[in-house]
Amino acid sequence: MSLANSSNPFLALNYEPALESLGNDYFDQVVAAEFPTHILRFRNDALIPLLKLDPQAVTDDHFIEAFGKFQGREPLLALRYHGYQFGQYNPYLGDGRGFLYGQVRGTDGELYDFGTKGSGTTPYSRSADGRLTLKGGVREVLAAEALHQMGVRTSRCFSLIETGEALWRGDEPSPTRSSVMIRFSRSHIRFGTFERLYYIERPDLIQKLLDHVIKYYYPTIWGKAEQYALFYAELVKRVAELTAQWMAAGFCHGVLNTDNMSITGESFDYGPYAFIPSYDPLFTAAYFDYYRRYCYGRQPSVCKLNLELLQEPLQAVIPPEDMEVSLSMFDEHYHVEYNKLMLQKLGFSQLPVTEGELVQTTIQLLQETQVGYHDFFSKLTHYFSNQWRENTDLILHEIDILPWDSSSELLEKWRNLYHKYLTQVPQSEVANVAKQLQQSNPQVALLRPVIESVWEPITQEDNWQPFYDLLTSLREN
Ligand SMILES: Nc1ncnc2c1ncn2[C@@H]1O[C@H](COP(=O)(O)OP(=O)(O)OP(=O)(O)O)[C@@H](O)[C@H]1O
Ligand SMILES: [Mg+2]
Repeated sequence: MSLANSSNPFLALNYEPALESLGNDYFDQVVAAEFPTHILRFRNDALIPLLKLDPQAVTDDHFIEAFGKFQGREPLLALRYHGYQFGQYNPYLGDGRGFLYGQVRGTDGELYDFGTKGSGTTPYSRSADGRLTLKGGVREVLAAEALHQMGVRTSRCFSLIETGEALWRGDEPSPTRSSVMIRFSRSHIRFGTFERLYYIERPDLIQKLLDHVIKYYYPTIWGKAEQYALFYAELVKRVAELTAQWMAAGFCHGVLNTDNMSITGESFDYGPYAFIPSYDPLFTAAYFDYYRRYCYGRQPSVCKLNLELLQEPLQAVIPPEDMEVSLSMFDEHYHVEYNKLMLQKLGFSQLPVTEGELVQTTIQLLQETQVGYHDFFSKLTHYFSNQWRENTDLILHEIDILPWDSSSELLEKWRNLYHKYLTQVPQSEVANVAKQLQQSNPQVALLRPVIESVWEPITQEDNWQPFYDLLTSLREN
């Protein structure tokens, strides 16, 4: 280890060999690629205090040494997993362009993974190059920050380093620039990690991994008599809530294969994702998703199906009847969370989540008018006024800003309902409605044209300022 390394705060972190200690059945030790250049394009200073470090004391070179050159750190572990991809079982997966760099405990007491994306080939790369395009990295940084800001339980990007290679991709003008990203997440163990163990007929390894997962990621359940059934029930709840968070955020993940589902219920892997321009259940993010399998409106049912598929490997440990009962709760968990979040987006955090009528009418209005999904809520936030309590007609009367017929019956119905709920709020608490609207509705939405508008200056003139400005405005929401 060089002198520079020993003073690098990232190398001095107290790494816990949590996954490594499970033994060699779950991963392969790999070597990182050596890149021709390293230019730090993004560092997530907001996460550094979680490591008990001072962002000021961490230099760009520290990032590059640790997360671009991977100096002084081993073992680097490519995790083994399989997965159902677009309904087909694929036993040829695994970390093909990433590895687990290390695991650290945050100041919040949680165990976090540093995982890579684009760090070189592994035994699971098949014929692919093990690389990540710079645009892919930029898109993942933006998605994670935007979703985090919107209250979605998500992984984050810790750093993005441009690596100076020319890549060829079918879905980007090529040659295109390369990068390596570090993801900071609550585990990279996927549903597919368990599916592989079932496929290779190793119930003993399923048991061992499940114990590990419960111990580290479901600590309040760990050691209880019913811990396995409780784990699955809690996973169902977390995934249902996560799906509701995506739906309320107007987010379409795009590739909900079981290798992209985390066993901790956290959202990750932002490839072809998109935020919906307007409310359209059939909106599909991935151009290769020909049958709209993972379209916006199917996300809850697909996630539920993925949980059902997971029962197959978990049956080695958990009674199937218990899992069935837990899975049958999915819809309720989903609707409770979805209604709660949508009522918050409408400004009404105090209403019971059983108040579904306003939410349903809002969805109907959004769907029929095809007004911008994010635009609607940001305008509601912007124009919200105390006077709306006095006069129904004033509610969003700046209607000419919205492309719908202001005299429509549906709009009248929606206005009346909104008015009804608003008048139920005591005068002294109306300010809280305005505050809730602001908290739940970003003024800047990460729509595709917005991403393209920051990518364009990067690719045309290597101008990164619009990207940094966008990150700032996403965080200010
Ligand atoms: N350029 C590549 N080189 C090697 N393997 C790849 C490449 N792109 C994708 N893969 C592999 O294909 C599979 C599916 O890819 P997918 O895009 O879902 O995952 P990923 O984006 O690489 O990683 P993660 O799920 O951690 O975000 C994974 O096994 C992945 O490692
Ligand atoms: Mg993936």
